[in-house]
Amino acid sequence: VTQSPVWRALSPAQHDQTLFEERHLRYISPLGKGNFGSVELCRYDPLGDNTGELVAVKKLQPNKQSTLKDFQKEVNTLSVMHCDYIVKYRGVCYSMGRLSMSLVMEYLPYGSLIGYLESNGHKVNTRRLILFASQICKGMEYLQTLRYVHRDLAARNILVASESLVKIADFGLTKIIPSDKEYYRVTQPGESPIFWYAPESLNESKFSHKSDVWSFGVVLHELFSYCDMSSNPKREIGHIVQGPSISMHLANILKNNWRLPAPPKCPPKVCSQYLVQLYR
Ligand SMILES: C=CCCn1cc(-c2nc(Nc3ccc(C4CCNCC4)cc3)nc3[nH]ccc23)cn1
Repeated sequence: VTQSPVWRALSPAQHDQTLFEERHLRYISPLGKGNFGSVELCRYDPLGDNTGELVAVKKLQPNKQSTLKDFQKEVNTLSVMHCDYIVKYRGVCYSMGRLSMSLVMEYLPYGSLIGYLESNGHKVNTRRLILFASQICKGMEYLQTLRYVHRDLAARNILVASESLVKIADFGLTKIIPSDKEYYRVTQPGESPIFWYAPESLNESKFSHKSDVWSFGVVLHELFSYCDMSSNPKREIGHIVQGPSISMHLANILKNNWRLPAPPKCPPKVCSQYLVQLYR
């Protein structure tokens, strides 16, 4: 019966597993803020008996029409990703008569890598940090096969699925590199996470797989300093330079070969700039 034309005509929503009806999406609690929106924990409970599954729902920040197009791009980007090291797309929920939409994703119970390392750092050894780093690499390798540059790879955008699995999330700044180029040039930089930016991104707004590798180097620094606030890239660099043209100062000190200091107890092979420069 469920394959009959009548059934499919009568229940298109049920048939389409990626369409979540707003009336069944029960808000539970806030999870965090990403690019272009906030993320909430919800239970999708069509039976109304609390047996529905938990999902993470990213809502577009209201009255920022310019980002509705960007948000739609983020939804489209995530919807084509099928990788164990990238947060899973579940679907979309339209509201206000399709005037607004939310992105529905799998809920990862341990939260962001920053929070996880801050509260569980004592039980995460070097071996586990290297496992997490290798999983982020595999996720980025997958992105590269699709010609995507993430442009915002940072520990804040890595989520912890279990004690031995992390996933890349928040594709709000992700761009696809044109087939005839090796980089993507941003016109309107917007709020830039400059402390994770490669020199060419700072100086020429150029983004490529190589600039994602640079950001991965900063993520390694975050991982091996257990995301300790006192050694946060913003703090490490921020206290060297101040003032409005901080990105120009940052570009200068990088040009003079200043680099983030190796975190204490970081294995030499991980912290060698050679490692990151090698892959650039
Ligand atoms: C990518 C980063 C920027 C945007 N962002 C995404 C999320 C997010 N979070 C979770 N889970 C989760 C998040 C926080 C906590 C905490 C733990 C400590 N106590 C308070 C609650 C626990 C679980 N699952 C997700 N799936 C897809 C997205 C997503 C959050 N922020």
